This record gives sequence, structure tokens and C-alpha cells, in this order.
Amino acid sequence: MTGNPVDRTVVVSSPGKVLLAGGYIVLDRKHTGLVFGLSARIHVLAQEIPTSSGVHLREIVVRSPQFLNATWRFGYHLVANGGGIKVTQLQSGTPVDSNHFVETTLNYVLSYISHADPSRATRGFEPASLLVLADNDYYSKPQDSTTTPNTSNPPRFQHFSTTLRNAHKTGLGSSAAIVTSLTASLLAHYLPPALFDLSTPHGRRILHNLAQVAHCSAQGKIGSGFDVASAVYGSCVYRRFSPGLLGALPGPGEAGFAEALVGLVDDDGEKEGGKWDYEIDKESVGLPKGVAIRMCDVDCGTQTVSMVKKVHAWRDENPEAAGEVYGKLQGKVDALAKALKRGEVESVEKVMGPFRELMRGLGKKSGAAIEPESQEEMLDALEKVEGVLGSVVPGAGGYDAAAVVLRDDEETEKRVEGFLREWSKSHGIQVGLMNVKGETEGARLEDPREFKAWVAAE
Ligand SMILES: Nc1ncnc2c1ncn2[C@@H]1O[C@H](COP(=O)(O)OP(=O)(O)OP(=O)(O)O)[C@@H](O)[C@H]1O
Ligand SMILES: C[C@@](O)(CCOP(=O)(O)O)CC(=O)O
Repeated sequence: MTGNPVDRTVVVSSPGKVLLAGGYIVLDRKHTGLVFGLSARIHVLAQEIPTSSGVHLREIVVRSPQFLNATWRFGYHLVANGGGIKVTQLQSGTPVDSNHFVETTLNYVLSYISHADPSRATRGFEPASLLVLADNDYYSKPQDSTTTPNTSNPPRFQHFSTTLRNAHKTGLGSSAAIVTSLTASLLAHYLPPALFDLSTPHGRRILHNLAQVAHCSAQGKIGSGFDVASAVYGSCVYRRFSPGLLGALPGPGEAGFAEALVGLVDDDGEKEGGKWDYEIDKESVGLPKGVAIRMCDVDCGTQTVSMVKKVHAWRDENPEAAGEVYGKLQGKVDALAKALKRGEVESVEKVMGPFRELMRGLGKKSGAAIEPESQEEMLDALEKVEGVLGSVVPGAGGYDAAAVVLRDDEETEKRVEGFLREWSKSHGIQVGLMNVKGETEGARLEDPREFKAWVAAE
């Protein structure tokens, strides 16, 4: 056969998330959470590494050029007894920090592909290069930077002059977005469209299930999964999957891993007897014209795990009181989704205030700093700015970026920016309005030509 080899270069991007309402309660399948996708995306470009004839390279290279020392090279091999594909980070020259999320995702996705596509047994995997490009809002800008997000034009993918380990994340869900984009780009790069097509409901389901499993494994805990769900599906009302689903899966490299993984990922929850029981309700979510969700970065970040432990300890000791609070919080999730979807601006205002109060109450009872005093003070003042409909410390709360629901016009934006400038000055902190906005779309294919400049910059 003659002709050019098929160019399998693909780019997939996935959105960040903001859990506007439903933090903590969404960990329980009885309840749901209202999550919005964000315009800040993580893009992953996958392409083959060209090799000269006769040269056999077995390498997958992942690069994150916005950070120092962020090129990870992996060798890979097929493990006996159906253990799937195991990757090993290769070190040469300056030692590189490992990237647990990337390494784990490669183990899961390559193992999935090796079993889902029987032709891989003989063909193996061609070497590939994966380029990660994150929109700037995922990390606070470098301290010594003279640029501010709103007064100048930083490059589309800024260099953060730090290692990933030392980067200040803003809490937009970088790990879920990178795991989802990496998973989708590997699936689209290595599998024929008949086995994976992101534009179909079947393709999105495979992506969701596989990214969810890989992300849980990399996190070392089973969260609600709302972040991966919104990275794949975009804004939705989310009900989690039963955590027990993942319990029976062998770990990467263990006997029977690849087959069990494919069995679980391909399982169709819609069919009778299907295992996956998560619910993605996109119908109940919308952002009316004229209303926007924006984020305010306070450059801190929060340890979600210890907060969840405190809330759960309180819930377990006070089941009745907790049941009541959780029930009231669910009422706010439903009311907020409805008010936003219908564009009932007054109702948005009416729901968000009491919702914050309930979350603060949960924090006080459990000893978790869900809405720390400094955040409370700032949000109370911010809500008085004309055009601001409501605000909330989203997700688990703490010091992650706060979410603001506001009228989507220039005057309101200017007033909010002015307020935050003054607040920063008078309180000796750095708080600013991020460029990121709530949006509804999930993971999507991008045009690789748009990313040429960054590929060429290698
Ligand atoms: N641009 C990137 N390139 C490569 N890996 C990344 C990138 N951004 C994030 N990661 C991976 O994700 C990890 C961060 O995950 P972590 O769960 O701590 O943050 P997060 O998902 O942003 O948290 P949050 O849910 O609070 O927003 C990093 O340690 C790294 O492994
Ligand atoms: C507390 C929790 O419900 C939300 C955490 O949200 P975030 O990571 O703070 O955005 C945990 C979870 O749902 O996994």
C-alpha cells in the first residue's frame, strides 16, 4: 500500500469546574450538586513522535511547557497475566519530579486501549508526544510578574516561572481537567473512530468512566467525581456513582487488570443490570443571557481532604441534625439551579444569601473553615456592589477562588474590579477578578492548527 501515513494529531480540551452548590452533600448519592464548567480549559495535544526508519523508540513524552522542569518521559511494557500496560518514568540529566496524575492516567488508558483494540497485541504502541497547555487562570500569576490579568495581555498560555509542585493553583480543578483531556487525546490518537468517538454519547460515556477511574486512583480516594463529570459533560446537576463500583477492580499491573478495566469502563449504566449509576442532568442547568458566573482569586488554596474529614465526623456523630442541614442544602441546590435556568434574577439573590448562611453554619458546627471570616467579610461587602446577585465560596469552601454570580455587563465588571482593587489595598491582600467565566460545554476536540506555535516552540 502507498500513500502518507494517517496524521493522528489530536487536541482535546476540557473545562475547569465550579461547584456552585452541593459541596459535601454531593458525596452522598442521596443528594446532588450544581456544577458549572468554566471557560478555563486544559488542552492536550497528542501526536506521533516521528522516528527514522530502523530506529525503534518506545517512549511516551508528556510536556507541560508553562512550568519549569516539566517534561516526563515514560517507557512502557505489556505486563504478563493480563496486567495491562505499565509505564515507567525515565530519568536522564536533571532529575524531574514525578507527575502522579499523568503517570496513573497513562497506566489506565494504555491498558484500556491494549485490551479494547485487539490489534494492539501485535502492533504495540507507536511512540507519542503529549503537550499540555493550561489556560492561565488555573494558577495564580507569578508574584514577580508585572502583568495583571485584566490590565495587559499575557500570552494565551503563560509561563509560570515555577515548578508545578510550587505553583499556586486557584482551585479550578486542574487535575480533573488534565486527566480528562489526557485520557480523551490518547483514546482519540490510538483508537480508530469505530472504537472511540468523542462526539457520540457512547464516546463521552467511555471517556467519563475511564477518566473517573483513573482520577480516583491517582487521588488515592473516591471523591464524588463531580469535577471529572463536569470536565467531560460540562455544566450539570450531578448525582455521584456508588463508590463500591471501583472496589473490585485490580490495580494496574495486577493479574486480569486490563480485562476488568475494559469490562467496567464499557459497562453501560443505562442498560438493565448496568453498574454505573451516576446521573448527569444537563436539562436543569442553564445560564440566562445577561447573567455570568465569575471567580475571584485570593491566591491561597485549600486542603479539601481535612475539611471533608471534619464534616463527616460531625455528620456521623449528629445524624439527625446533619440530615436536616443536608436536606436544606439540597433545597438550595434545586432552587438555585431553577432560578438560574429560568433567569429569575431576584430568586438567584434570594437563594444565594441563605445558602451561604447554611454553609457557614455547617462549617461552625463541624469546625471546618468552610467560609473563613476573611472570605465572609469580603463576600458580604462584594454583594453590596451594584449588579452582583450573589456569591459563594464554592465546593468544599475555604480559601479557593470565590464564585460570584453577577449581571453580565461592562459596568458591573468595572464596579467589581474597582471594589476588589480597593479591598486588596485596604486589607493588604491580593484579590482580583479572574478572566474565567461559567460556561456549559464539556470536553471537546480542538483544531490542532491553533496550537502550532506551541508545538514548534519545543
Ligand atoms: N498543567 C499541568 N501539567 C501537568 N500536570 C498538571 C497540570 N496541572 C495539574 N496537573 C496535575 O494535577 C495535580 C494537581 O491536582 P490537585 O488535585 O492537587 O489540584 P486540583 O485538581 O487543581 O485541585 P482543586 O480541585 O482544588 O482545583 C498536579 O500535581 C499535577 O499532577
Ligand atoms: C467537598 C466536596 O463535595 C467538594 C469539593 O470541591 P472543591 O474541590 O473544593 O471544588 C468533595 C467532593 O465532592 O468530592
